[in-house]
Amino acid sequence: MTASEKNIVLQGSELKQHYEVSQGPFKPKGVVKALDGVDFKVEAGKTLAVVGESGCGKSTLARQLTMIETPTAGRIEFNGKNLLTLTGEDKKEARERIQIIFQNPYGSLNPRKKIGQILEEPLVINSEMNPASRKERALYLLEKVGLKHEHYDRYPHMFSGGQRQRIAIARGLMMNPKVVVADEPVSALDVSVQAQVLNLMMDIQKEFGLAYIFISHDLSVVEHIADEVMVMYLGRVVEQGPTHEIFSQPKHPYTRALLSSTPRINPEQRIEKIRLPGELPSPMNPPLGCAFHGRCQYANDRCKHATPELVEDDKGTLIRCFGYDEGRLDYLNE
Ligand SMILES: Nc1ncnc2c1ncn2[C@@H]1O[C@H](COP(=O)(O)OP(=O)(O)OP(=O)(O)O)[C@@H](O)[C@H]1O
Repeated sequence: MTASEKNIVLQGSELKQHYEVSQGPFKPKGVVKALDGVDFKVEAGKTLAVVGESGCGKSTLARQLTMIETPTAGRIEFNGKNLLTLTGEDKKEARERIQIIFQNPYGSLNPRKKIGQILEEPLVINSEMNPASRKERALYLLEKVGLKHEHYDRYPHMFSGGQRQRIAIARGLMMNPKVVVADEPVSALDVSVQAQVLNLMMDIQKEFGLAYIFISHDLSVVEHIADEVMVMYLGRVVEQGPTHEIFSQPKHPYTRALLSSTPRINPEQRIEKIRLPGELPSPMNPPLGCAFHGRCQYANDRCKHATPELVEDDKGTLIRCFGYDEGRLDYLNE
C-alpha cells in the first residue's frame, strides 16, 4: 500500500443508482440511470470536485455517500470498511463522520431554533455530552467559522446568506467529521461572499484534515478549492484528474466545452466559447454508444455504436473518449 492509498478515507467503486419510473398507463416501466458505474477515491485533507450539468448525477452521488440513499449496485468504503454493510455502532459512527452541507443556507437552518440549539442538536441526538460541554463546543466552532459568541442566542433570520452558510459549516463540524460532502455550498451566495466562504472551508480543511467531496456546476469555484476534478455526463465520469491538468489542458470535448464558459485569468488557458448543440439527453433513454456523441463535433461512427472506457494518460488523468484514444482531437495537437 502506498502512502497516498493509506490516506484514502472514502472510496466508491462501480456505483450505480437506477430508478424505476412510470412511463404512463399500459406502458412498461422505464429506468433512469442517474449513476451508472462511478469510481472515485478521496484522501484525508484533499478535495475531490464533482462537476457537470444539472441532471448528470452529482446530487445522487452526494445522497449515496451520506447514506441518504442506498446504491442500486457498487461499493462505498469509508476508512476501509464497506459503508453499505455497516450496522449498529459502526453505522452510527460512519454517519457522524461523513457530514453534508447543502446549497441553500436559507432552507437548511430551522427558523424557529436559536443558533445554539441548531448547532447542538446533533450532539443531543448522538452523544452523551452534558449541556455545558455541548455549549462549549458550539461556541468554539462559532469562533472557528468567524462568528461571535453572542450569535449563539440569535435566530437564523438575523443572519446574511454567507453567515448562515458559516453556521451550516459549524453544524457540520459538531460531530468531528472526517469527510464533508458539500453540495453546491456557495452557489446560493453573492459572488462577493463566495470567496470568503471558500477560504473558510479551505482553512477548516487544513486545520481538521477533512476530505471534501465538493459538488458544483461552477468550474471557477472548483479551480480555487479542488485537488482533483471529476467531470460527469449522464451518470458517468467522462474525465477525471488533477485540477491543474484538467484546467490547463482539458482533454474530453465535454470538459473543454464546460471550461470554455468559465472566465480564465491566464490568457493561454482561454478557450473560445463552444456552444454544445441540443440538450443533455434523458438518462432514461441515453444515446447508444458514447453518451456525448450527439453533441460532440468530433463524433464518428464508432462513437455512435460503441461505448468508450476510461483510459489513463501519463499525467494521471482518466478520459472516456474514442477521439482521444485515436488522436482525433485537433485541439490537443495545436
Ligand atoms: N428519485 C428519483 N426518481 C427518478 N429519477 C430521479 C430521482 N432522483 C433523481 N433522478 C434523476 O436522476 C438524474 C440525476 O439527478 P441528480 O439530482 O443527481 O443530478 P444533478 O447533477 O445533481 O443535478 P442538479 O444540479 O440539478 O441537482 C436526473 O435525470 C434526475 O431527474
